[in-house]
Amino acid sequence: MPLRLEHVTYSYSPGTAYEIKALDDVSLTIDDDSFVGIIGHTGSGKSTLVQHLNGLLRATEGKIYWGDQDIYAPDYQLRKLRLEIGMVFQYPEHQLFETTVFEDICFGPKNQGLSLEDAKKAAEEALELVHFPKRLYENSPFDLSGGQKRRAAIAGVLAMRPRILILDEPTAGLDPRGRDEILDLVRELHEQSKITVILVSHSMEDVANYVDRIIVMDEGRARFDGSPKEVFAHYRELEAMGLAAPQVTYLVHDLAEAGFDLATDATTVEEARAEILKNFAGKDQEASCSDK
Ligand SMILES: Nc1ncnc2c1ncn2[C@@H]1O[C@H](COP(=O)(O)OP(=O)(O)OP(=O)(O)O)[C@@H](O)[C@H]1O
Repeated sequence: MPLRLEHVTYSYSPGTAYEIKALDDVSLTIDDDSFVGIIGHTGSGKSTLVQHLNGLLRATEGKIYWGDQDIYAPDYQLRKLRLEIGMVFQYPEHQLFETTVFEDICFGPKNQGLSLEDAKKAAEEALELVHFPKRLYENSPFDLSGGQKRRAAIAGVLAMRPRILILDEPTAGLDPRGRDEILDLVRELHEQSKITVILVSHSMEDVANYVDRIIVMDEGRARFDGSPKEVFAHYRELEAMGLAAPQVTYLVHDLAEAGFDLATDATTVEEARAEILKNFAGKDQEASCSDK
Protein backbone atom coordinates (compact mmCIF):
# COMPACT_ATOMS: atom_id res chain seq x y z
CA MET A 1 0.00 0.00 0.00
CA PRO A 2 1.21 3.52 -0.73
CA LEU A 3 2.81 5.81 1.81
CA ARG A 4 1.75 9.38 1.12
CA LEU A 5 3.10 12.66 2.45
CA GLU A 6 0.99 15.77 2.00
CA HIS A 7 2.60 19.16 2.53
CA VAL A 8 4.86 17.96 5.32
CA THR A 9 6.86 20.64 7.11
CA TYR A 10 9.08 20.00 10.11
CA SER A 11 11.01 22.39 12.35
CA TYR A 12 13.48 21.50 15.07
CA SER A 13 12.95 23.64 18.19
CA PRO A 14 9.88 25.40 16.73
CA GLY A 15 8.98 28.78 18.12
CA THR A 16 12.46 29.33 19.62
CA ALA A 17 15.43 31.40 18.50
CA TYR A 18 17.07 28.09 17.44
CA GLU A 19 14.27 27.02 15.09
CA ILE A 20 15.49 25.15 12.01
CA LYS A 21 13.05 24.33 9.24
CA ALA A 22 14.39 20.95 8.13
CA LEU A 23 11.44 20.01 5.87
CA ASP A 24 9.52 22.54 3.88
CA ASP A 25 6.20 21.53 2.28
CA VAL A 26 7.17 18.06 1.07
CA SER A 27 4.51 16.07 -0.81
CA LEU A 28 5.29 12.67 -2.29
CA THR A 29 4.01 9.11 -2.55
CA ILE A 30 6.04 5.93 -2.18
CA ASP A 31 4.33 3.16 -4.15
CA ASP A 32 4.46 -0.57 -3.52
CA ASP A 33 7.46 -2.43 -4.84
CA SER A 34 9.45 0.69 -5.65
CA PHE A 35 13.17 1.30 -5.22
CA VAL A 36 13.68 4.94 -4.38
CA GLY A 37 16.87 6.91 -3.76
CA ILE A 38 16.71 10.03 -1.59
CA ILE A 39 19.69 12.16 -2.46
CA GLY A 40 20.94 15.46 -1.14
CA HIS A 41 23.99 17.14 0.28
CA THR A 42 24.62 17.21 3.99
CA GLY A 43 21.91 19.03 5.96
CA SER A 44 19.38 18.94 3.08
CA GLY A 45 16.79 17.11 5.18
CA LYS A 46 17.17 13.46 4.09
CA SER A 47 17.37 11.92 7.57
CA THR A 48 14.61 14.17 8.87
CA LEU A 49 12.42 13.10 5.94
CA VAL A 50 12.91 9.37 6.42
CA GLN A 51 12.30 9.64 10.15
CA HIS A 52 8.84 10.93 9.27
CA LEU A 53 8.13 7.92 7.09
CA ASN A 54 7.91 5.54 10.03
CA GLY A 55 6.53 8.03 12.51
CA LEU A 56 9.72 8.61 14.51
CA LEU A 57 9.30 12.35 13.99
CA ARG A 58 5.92 14.02 13.85
CA ALA A 59 5.37 16.66 11.19
CA THR A 60 4.95 20.22 12.45
CA GLU A 61 2.46 20.68 9.60
CA GLY A 62 0.99 18.36 6.98
CA LYS A 63 -0.34 14.81 6.86
CA ILE A 64 1.03 11.33 6.30
CA TYR A 65 -1.13 8.41 5.14
CA TRP A 66 -0.14 4.74 5.20
CA GLY A 67 -2.68 3.22 2.82
CA ASP A 68 -5.85 5.17 3.58
CA GLN A 69 -5.01 5.70 7.25
CA ASP A 70 -3.88 9.01 8.69
CA ILE A 71 -0.89 8.12 10.91
CA TYR A 72 -1.54 11.18 13.08
CA ALA A 73 -5.13 10.16 13.85
CA PRO A 74 -5.58 9.89 17.66
CA ASP A 75 -6.36 6.14 17.59
CA TYR A 76 -3.61 5.22 15.10
CA GLN A 77 -1.02 2.71 16.39
CA LEU A 78 2.36 4.19 15.52
CA ARG A 79 4.09 1.13 16.98
CA LYS A 80 2.56 -1.01 14.23
CA LEU A 81 3.71 1.45 11.56
CA ARG A 82 7.28 1.31 12.92
CA LEU A 83 7.28 -2.47 12.51
CA GLU A 84 5.90 -2.30 8.97
CA ILE A 85 8.33 0.39 7.89
CA GLY A 86 11.74 -0.77 9.02
CA MET A 87 14.62 1.65 9.38
CA VAL A 88 18.32 0.88 9.21
CA PHE A 89 20.00 3.95 10.68
CA GLN A 90 23.37 5.42 9.69
CA TYR A 91 26.18 3.30 11.17
CA PRO A 92 23.65 0.68 12.31
CA GLU A 93 26.39 -1.48 13.81
CA HIS A 94 26.43 0.93 16.74
CA GLN A 95 23.07 -0.56 17.65
CA LEU A 96 24.25 -4.18 17.77
CA PHE A 97 24.48 -4.91 21.47
CA GLU A 98 23.66 -8.55 22.31
CA THR A 99 26.38 -11.10 23.06
CA THR A 100 25.98 -13.01 19.78
CA VAL A 101 24.85 -12.04 16.30
CA PHE A 102 21.98 -14.51 16.46
CA GLU A 103 20.73 -13.15 19.81
CA ASP A 104 20.87 -9.69 18.32
CA ILE A 105 18.75 -10.58 15.31
CA CYS A 106 16.22 -12.37 17.56
CA PHE A 107 15.78 -9.23 19.66
CA GLY A 108 13.42 -7.44 17.24
CA PRO A 109 11.01 -10.33 16.59
CA LYS A 110 10.96 -11.21 20.33
CA ASN A 111 10.13 -7.59 21.07
CA GLN A 112 7.32 -7.85 18.51
CA GLY A 113 5.77 -10.52 20.73
CA LEU A 114 6.81 -13.60 18.72
CA SER A 115 7.47 -16.85 20.62
CA LEU A 116 11.13 -17.77 21.04
CA GLU A 117 10.78 -20.45 18.38
CA ASP A 118 9.17 -18.08 15.85
CA ALA A 119 11.70 -15.36 16.65
CA LYS A 120 14.54 -17.79 15.92
CA LYS A 121 12.90 -18.78 12.65
CA ALA A 122 12.52 -15.12 11.63
CA ALA A 123 16.16 -14.46 12.58
CA GLU A 124 17.41 -17.44 10.56
CA GLU A 125 15.40 -16.36 7.52
CA ALA A 126 16.70 -12.80 7.76
CA LEU A 127 20.33 -13.88 8.15
CA GLU A 128 19.95 -16.13 5.11
CA LEU A 129 18.43 -13.28 3.10
CA VAL A 130 21.52 -11.15 3.71
CA HIS A 131 23.87 -14.14 3.08
CA PHE A 132 25.35 -13.89 6.53
CA PRO A 133 27.83 -16.78 7.04
CA LYS A 134 26.36 -19.44 9.38
CA ARG A 135 29.70 -20.00 11.11
CA LEU A 136 29.53 -16.45 12.49
CA TYR A 137 26.02 -16.68 14.02
CA GLU A 138 27.43 -17.26 17.51
CA ASN A 139 30.16 -14.63 17.19
CA SER A 140 30.06 -11.39 19.09
CA PRO A 141 28.70 -8.64 16.82
CA PHE A 142 31.79 -6.66 17.79
CA ASP A 143 34.11 -9.21 16.17
CA LEU A 144 32.82 -8.74 12.63
CA SER A 145 34.16 -6.81 9.64
CA GLY A 146 32.48 -3.53 8.70
CA GLY A 147 30.53 -5.18 5.86
CA GLN A 148 29.45 -8.11 8.05
CA LYS A 149 28.24 -5.76 10.77
CA ARG A 150 26.21 -3.87 8.18
CA ARG A 151 24.65 -7.14 6.94
CA ALA A 152 23.82 -8.19 10.49
CA ALA A 153 22.19 -4.82 11.17
CA ILE A 154 20.09 -5.09 7.99
CA ALA A 155 19.08 -8.64 9.01
CA GLY A 156 17.99 -7.27 12.40
CA VAL A 157 15.43 -5.06 10.68
CA LEU A 158 14.41 -7.68 8.08
CA ALA A 159 13.69 -10.16 10.88
CA MET A 160 10.68 -7.99 11.74
CA ARG A 161 9.43 -8.55 8.18
CA PRO A 162 8.81 -4.92 7.25
CA ARG A 163 6.92 -3.94 4.09
CA ILE A 164 9.22 -1.01 3.45
CA LEU A 165 12.95 -1.03 4.20
CA ILE A 166 14.58 2.37 4.71
CA LEU A 167 18.37 2.50 4.69
CA ASP A 168 20.01 5.75 5.77
CA GLU A 169 23.46 5.96 4.11
CA PRO A 170 24.00 2.18 4.24
CA THR A 171 27.43 2.41 2.61
CA ALA A 172 28.89 5.12 4.89
CA GLY A 173 32.41 4.24 5.98
CA LEU A 174 32.74 1.17 3.72
CA ASP A 175 35.46 0.77 1.09
CA PRO A 176 34.38 0.62 -2.62
CA ARG A 177 34.09 -3.17 -2.57
CA GLY A 178 32.11 -3.18 0.67
CA ARG A 179 29.89 -0.44 -0.78
CA ASP A 180 29.16 -2.44 -3.96
CA GLU A 181 28.45 -5.58 -1.94
CA ILE A 182 25.92 -3.83 0.26
CA LEU A 183 24.23 -2.09 -2.69
CA ASP A 184 24.09 -5.38 -4.63
CA LEU A 185 22.55 -7.02 -1.58
CA VAL A 186 19.93 -4.29 -1.27
CA ARG A 187 19.05 -4.68 -4.95
CA GLU A 188 18.73 -8.44 -4.50
CA LEU A 189 16.46 -7.96 -1.46
CA HIS A 190 14.28 -5.61 -3.48
CA GLU A 191 14.09 -7.89 -6.52
CA GLN A 192 13.68 -11.22 -4.77
CA SER A 193 11.64 -10.30 -1.69
CA LYS A 194 9.61 -7.63 -3.53
CA ILE A 195 10.21 -5.29 -0.63
CA THR A 196 9.96 -1.55 -1.21
CA VAL A 197 13.35 0.03 -0.58
CA ILE A 198 14.18 3.64 0.23
CA LEU A 199 17.88 4.33 0.04
CA VAL A 200 19.29 7.55 1.46
CA SER A 201 22.59 8.74 0.04
CA HIS A 202 24.56 11.89 -0.68
CA SER A 203 26.06 10.25 -3.78
CA MET A 204 24.24 10.18 -7.12
CA GLU A 205 26.95 7.97 -8.55
CA ASP A 206 26.32 5.33 -5.88
CA VAL A 207 22.60 4.98 -6.34
CA ALA A 208 22.10 5.88 -10.02
CA ASN A 209 22.71 2.33 -11.13
CA TYR A 210 20.32 0.82 -8.59
CA VAL A 211 17.15 2.80 -8.03
CA ASP A 212 14.08 3.36 -10.25
CA ARG A 213 13.35 6.78 -8.87
CA ILE A 214 15.37 9.60 -7.33
CA ILE A 215 14.07 12.30 -5.00
CA VAL A 216 16.54 15.16 -4.64
CA MET A 217 16.34 17.05 -1.36
CA ASP A 218 17.62 20.60 -1.12
CA GLU A 219 17.10 22.93 1.84
CA GLY A 220 14.26 20.78 3.13
CA ARG A 221 12.41 20.66 -0.18
CA ALA A 222 11.96 17.83 -2.66
CA ARG A 223 13.48 19.69 -5.62
CA PHE A 224 13.43 16.89 -8.21
CA ASP A 225 11.51 13.64 -8.27
CA GLY A 226 11.66 11.24 -11.20
CA SER A 227 13.55 8.44 -12.94
CA PRO A 228 17.36 8.76 -12.79
CA LYS A 229 17.38 9.89 -16.43
CA GLU A 230 14.76 12.60 -15.78
CA VAL A 231 16.60 13.86 -12.72
CA PHE A 232 20.05 13.87 -14.34
CA ALA A 233 18.71 16.00 -17.19
CA HIS A 234 18.88 18.78 -14.55
CA TYR A 235 22.59 18.25 -14.06
CA ARG A 236 23.42 21.94 -14.12
CA GLU A 237 20.94 22.69 -11.32
CA LEU A 238 22.22 19.65 -9.45
CA GLU A 239 25.74 21.05 -9.70
CA ALA A 240 24.53 24.38 -8.37
CA MET A 241 23.19 22.47 -5.35
CA GLY A 242 26.58 20.89 -4.81
CA LEU A 243 25.55 17.53 -6.24
CA ALA A 244 27.39 15.97 -9.13
CA ALA A 245 25.38 13.91 -11.60
CA PRO A 246 27.01 10.58 -12.48
CA GLN A 247 30.01 10.84 -14.82
CA VAL A 248 28.00 9.20 -17.59
CA THR A 249 25.67 12.22 -17.75
CA TYR A 250 28.59 14.48 -18.65
CA LEU A 251 29.95 11.99 -21.16
CA VAL A 252 26.61 11.70 -22.98
CA HIS A 253 26.20 15.49 -22.92
CA ASP A 254 29.72 16.10 -24.32
CA LEU A 255 29.06 13.58 -27.09
CA ALA A 256 25.77 15.28 -27.96
CA GLU A 257 27.57 18.64 -28.19
CA ALA A 258 30.13 17.05 -30.50
CA GLY A 259 27.32 15.84 -32.77
CA PHE A 260 26.99 12.24 -31.55
CA ASP A 261 23.50 12.00 -30.18
CA LEU A 262 23.49 8.88 -28.06
CA ALA A 263 19.93 8.10 -26.98
CA THR A 264 20.79 6.06 -23.91
CA ASP A 265 19.46 4.95 -20.58
CA ALA A 266 22.97 4.08 -19.45
CA THR A 267 23.55 4.91 -15.79
CA THR A 268 27.22 3.93 -15.68
CA VAL A 269 30.19 4.89 -17.83
CA GLU A 270 30.70 1.17 -18.65
CA GLU A 271 27.16 0.88 -20.06
CA ALA A 272 27.58 4.07 -22.10
CA ARG A 273 30.95 2.85 -23.37
CA ALA A 274 29.36 -0.39 -24.59
CA GLU A 275 26.66 1.59 -26.43
CA ILE A 276 29.22 3.93 -27.98
CA LEU A 277 31.25 0.97 -29.24
CA LYS A 278 28.11 -0.64 -30.65
CA ASN A 279 27.18 2.64 -32.29
CA PHE A 280 30.57 3.11 -33.89
CA ALA A 281 30.73 -0.51 -35.06
CA GLY A 282 27.38 0.09 -36.82
CA LYS A 283 28.71 3.27 -38.44
CA ASP A 284 31.81 1.46 -39.77
CA GLN A 285 29.62 -1.12 -41.46
CA GLU A 286 27.42 1.57 -43.01
CA ALA A 287 30.53 3.34 -44.28
CA SER A 288 32.03 0.21 -45.80
CA CYS A 289 28.67 -0.66 -47.47
CA SER A 290 28.41 2.73 -49.17
CA ASP A 291 32.04 2.52 -50.29
CA LYS A 292 31.22 -0.47 -52.43
N1 LIG B 1 18.35 16.95 16.28
C1 LIG B 1 18.45 18.09 15.63
N2 LIG B 1 18.30 19.27 16.25
C2 LIG B 1 18.37 20.45 15.58
N3 LIG B 1 18.59 20.53 14.25
C3 LIG B 1 18.75 19.39 13.58
C4 LIG B 1 18.69 18.11 14.22
N4 LIG B 1 18.89 17.15 13.28
C5 LIG B 1 19.07 17.79 12.10
N5 LIG B 1 18.99 19.14 12.29
C6 LIG B 1 19.11 20.17 11.23
O1 LIG B 1 18.07 19.92 10.27
C7 LIG B 1 18.56 20.10 8.94
C8 LIG B 1 18.38 18.82 8.16
O2 LIG B 1 19.21 17.82 8.75
P1 LIG B 1 19.18 16.29 8.28
O3 LIG B 1 20.01 15.53 9.28
O4 LIG B 1 17.79 15.87 8.05
O5 LIG B 1 19.95 16.39 6.90
P2 LIG B 1 20.65 15.26 6.05
O6 LIG B 1 20.40 15.59 4.64
O7 LIG B 1 20.21 13.92 6.52
O8 LIG B 1 22.19 15.46 6.41
P3 LIG B 1 23.37 14.37 6.50
O9 LIG B 1 23.64 13.90 5.11
O10 LIG B 1 24.52 15.19 7.05
O11 LIG B 1 22.92 13.29 7.43
C9 LIG B 1 20.02 20.56 9.10
O12 LIG B 1 20.04 21.96 9.05
C10 LIG B 1 20.41 20.05 10.45
O13 LIG B 1 21.41 20.88 11.03
